[in-house]
Amino acid sequence: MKHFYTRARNIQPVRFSSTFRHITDTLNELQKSKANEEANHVVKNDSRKQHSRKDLQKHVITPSDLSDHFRHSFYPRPTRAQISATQSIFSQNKVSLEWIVSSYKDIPDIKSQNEIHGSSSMVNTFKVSSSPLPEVLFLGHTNSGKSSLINNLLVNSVENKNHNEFTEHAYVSRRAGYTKTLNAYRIGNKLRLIDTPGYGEFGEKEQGELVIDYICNRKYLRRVFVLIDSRRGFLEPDVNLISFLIDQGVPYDIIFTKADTIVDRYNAKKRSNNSTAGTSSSGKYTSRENSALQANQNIIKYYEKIIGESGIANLTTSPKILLCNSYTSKLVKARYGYKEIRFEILRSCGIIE
Ligand SMILES: Nc1nc2c(ncn2[C@@H]2O[C@H](COP(=O)(O)OP(=O)(O)OP(=O)(O)O)[C@@H](O)[C@H]2O)c(=O)[nH]1
Ligand SMILES: [Mg+2]
Repeated sequence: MKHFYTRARNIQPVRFSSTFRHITDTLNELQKSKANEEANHVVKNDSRKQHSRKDLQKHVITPSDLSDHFRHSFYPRPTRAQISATQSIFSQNKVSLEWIVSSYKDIPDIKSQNEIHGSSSMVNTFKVSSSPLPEVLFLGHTNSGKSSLINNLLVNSVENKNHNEFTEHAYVSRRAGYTKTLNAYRIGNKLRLIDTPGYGEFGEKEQGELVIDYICNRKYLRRVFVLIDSRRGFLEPDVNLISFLIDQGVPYDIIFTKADTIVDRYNAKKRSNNSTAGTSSSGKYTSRENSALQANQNIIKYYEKIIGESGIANLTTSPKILLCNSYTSKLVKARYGYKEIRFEILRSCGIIE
């Protein structure tokens, strides 16, 4: 049994051990200096942006800004045309919950294939071969926000548009360990998004076996998205899971969920430290502007710290790092990050270039 599906309590943040770094020291150093150069470049651009007084007053850093900040130079930002093509694929195709299984062999095409092998029916063979679609899998610790993310990805479906309201396809709960099965959401004739049971605290052994079976055997699997709760950072089971994916040669990206909570946290801190707004003595910035700038810098530092300490940036597999928020708050007024995540999903399935 793989060690990320456990009931362990009090799991602590960890970093990738050197045994998991499939990389030489030289390459490591090269990547680091490149990353530093990029970080400096972004900070410079960022501060240039923030030197506009008007911007600074208004601008609360968003999860999309953060995705841009941590964007690796290998992965250019999607163009407007790519985003618009992505959005129309998600909005023009009907979404349905196609299957729910608690055992890998119960996935409909696997089941009927097994039945065919047991009989000589040619009719079933046709049925099975007509339904293959690329699939992407969402993995993460229990309560990391997998089901919420899927709901937000599906929000622009035809069905939602017609009803002009947010249809929640996946069940979400404050209780960790809520999703107990593999749930496949089909988007037209294009692809499937697969929700999974979480691992770590309150994860179950049987659910772990189900997910591992799927990862090791599913030929339609195109990419895994590993969700990390922004408040908790990388935990031991996350690191074990990523090492497992690397060993299996399964491509994966990282999504930090609940980014709204970090934006709120640092802005609240700054406000309470700096509650008297007015013009600064230099006359350049008001204390309110300074506090906005400080909060934004602290948010970036927070993510730099958890990414840096995890050692993930040193892995040769260079996963993309994306951020999102499935819920809005007073400061984070919209749901950010979904267009970019949808684009990465379609690109990994070969649906868009
Ligand atoms: N503030 C905030 N809360 C979130 C966000 N995403 C999820 N949550 C909350 O986190 C809790 C867990 O969300 P789920 O989507 O059920 O998480 P899950 O990973 O599917 O959990 P399991 O099925 O138990 O593994 C719920 O209370 C959600 O409301 C987010 O972006 N921001
Ligand atoms: Mg869930």
